[in-house]
Amino acid sequence: MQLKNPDLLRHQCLINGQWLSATEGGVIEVTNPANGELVGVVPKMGKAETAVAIEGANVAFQAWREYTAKERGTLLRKWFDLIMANQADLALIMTIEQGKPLAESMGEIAFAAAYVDWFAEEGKRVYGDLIPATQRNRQLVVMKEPVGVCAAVTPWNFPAAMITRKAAPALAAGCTIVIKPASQTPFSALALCYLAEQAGIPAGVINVVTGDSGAIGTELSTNPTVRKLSFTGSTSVGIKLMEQSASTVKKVTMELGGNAPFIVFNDADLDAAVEGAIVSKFRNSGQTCVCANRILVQEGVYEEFIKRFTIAVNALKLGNGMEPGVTSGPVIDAKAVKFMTALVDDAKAKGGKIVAGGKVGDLPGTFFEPTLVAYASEDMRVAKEEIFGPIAPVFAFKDEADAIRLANDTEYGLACYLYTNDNKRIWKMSSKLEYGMVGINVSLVATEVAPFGGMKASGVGREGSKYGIDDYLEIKYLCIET
Ligand SMILES: NC(=O)C1=CN([C@@H]2O[C@H](COP(=O)(O)OP(=O)(O)OC[C@H]3O[C@@H](n4cnc5c(N)ncnc54)[C@H](OP(=O)(O)O)[C@@H]3O)[C@@H](O)[C@H]2O)C=CC1
Ligand SMILES: O=C(O)[C@H](O)CS(=O)(=O)O
Repeated sequence: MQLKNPDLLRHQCLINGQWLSATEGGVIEVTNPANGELVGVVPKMGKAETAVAIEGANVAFQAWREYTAKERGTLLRKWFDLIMANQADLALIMTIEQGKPLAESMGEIAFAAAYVDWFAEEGKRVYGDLIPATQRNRQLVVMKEPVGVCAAVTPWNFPAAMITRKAAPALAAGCTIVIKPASQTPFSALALCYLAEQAGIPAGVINVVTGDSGAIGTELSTNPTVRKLSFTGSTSVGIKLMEQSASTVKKVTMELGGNAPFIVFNDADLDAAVEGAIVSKFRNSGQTCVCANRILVQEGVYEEFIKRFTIAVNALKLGNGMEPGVTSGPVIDAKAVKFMTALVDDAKAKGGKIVAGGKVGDLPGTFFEPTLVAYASEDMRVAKEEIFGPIAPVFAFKDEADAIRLANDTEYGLACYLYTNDNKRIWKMSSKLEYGMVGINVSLVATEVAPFGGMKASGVGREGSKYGIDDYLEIKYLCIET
């Protein structure tokens, strides 16, 4: 890997300001999903190293909380500046360990940095209250204080943004953090924390532990010193972490699975809907929690939509994300390829028509072709399961009531998309759609200034926006005799 700044590629974990190997010397291998080549190894740490990191974060918290919000903001902005100055190298690391096209990696690094920039400022707007007393000789004061040591467990699909979306509000609030990145994409997290250290963020404030996710996760979720746990990943793991966190009554933020409906009415701008469906469905080869998982098209435009969408899907270029012009990289591993094949086989067996793609990619890595399933039906696995890959099932619906019924027929409630130009319908549908985020003639909704998150099996809490720092704060009420 030819980096301008080779120091960014870290093979040890940052704990209490020291770069350490696993106590017992174990390592986990990281491979490039585009070709199966070894990228490098990181420490296989466990409970013991995690406990050391938590204790160190607690010691660092005592001093970090005494920094003013402005002082913390200045350091966060230096971190932002270093991330952007190293954007090309960080994007290269991401594409090689995760597979997404380089242009998407460049975009994710900027997106990740935007959270640092946003919370560098938000920390300075953590206000309290002075409440008019109900009794004479009383002052009622509300203060907000950092919760303390935080933990973050993050997924492989956004190896940088999911780190800063948690670390930035934590640090801005005056908390410290221990991060457990996905084992398939640890180098992005390690590089970001190296830059945090270079920015002058004190030892122990931000820590990364790689290795045995079960052992590390159990320590993070049951150690009483940890007061807040933020998780992004599957609903099943999220539930497990919530259960484990309950024993010490931690605050939790859970950004979990999704099953986004992408609804296209007869009156929609069809070219805009096709373009939006391509972006929402095939970004990161469909490996995002907010990807269009079910495309619902009203009967009047169904055939025309299929015709135009087929052309657009066939125009996608599958390949190594390092190659110019590649729009679709590999899926994360062989297990994902096997899952895609099973979903396509199930759809075909139940009457679906594969009008684009449908096969394992004829390339050395773990590739699956961008796929379009026409005439999809509710009994198919693609209607109920989170695809988390490059398969676009297109369902037909009759009217608004049918669209709402289909759209809400899932245990998830993260993101959904609505393409129509009828204003009355926009407000009526938006109020009935059971989702935390609604894109209206828009297919990319995530931004650092807006609350990201969902309901039902998609999790609890919001990240980003003015709301994103609240879960890193405790409210303290002072009742003072005057
Ligand atoms: N709502 C959202 O914003 C997002 C949701 N997701 C969801 O995550 C899923 C795909 O991502 P994926 O990474 O496979 O999800 P996983 O839940 O398998 O993994 C997420 C993280 O949890 C860790 N982990 C796994 N098992 C445990 C455990 N027992 N205790 C503690 N940590 C554990 C993993 O570590 P390791 O890598 O070592 O296994 C990884 O760091 C999809 O369902 C997707 O929808 C993904 C991204 C965003
Ligand atoms: O993890 C994800 O899937 C991301 O949160 C999606 S987004 O924020 O990049 O839209």
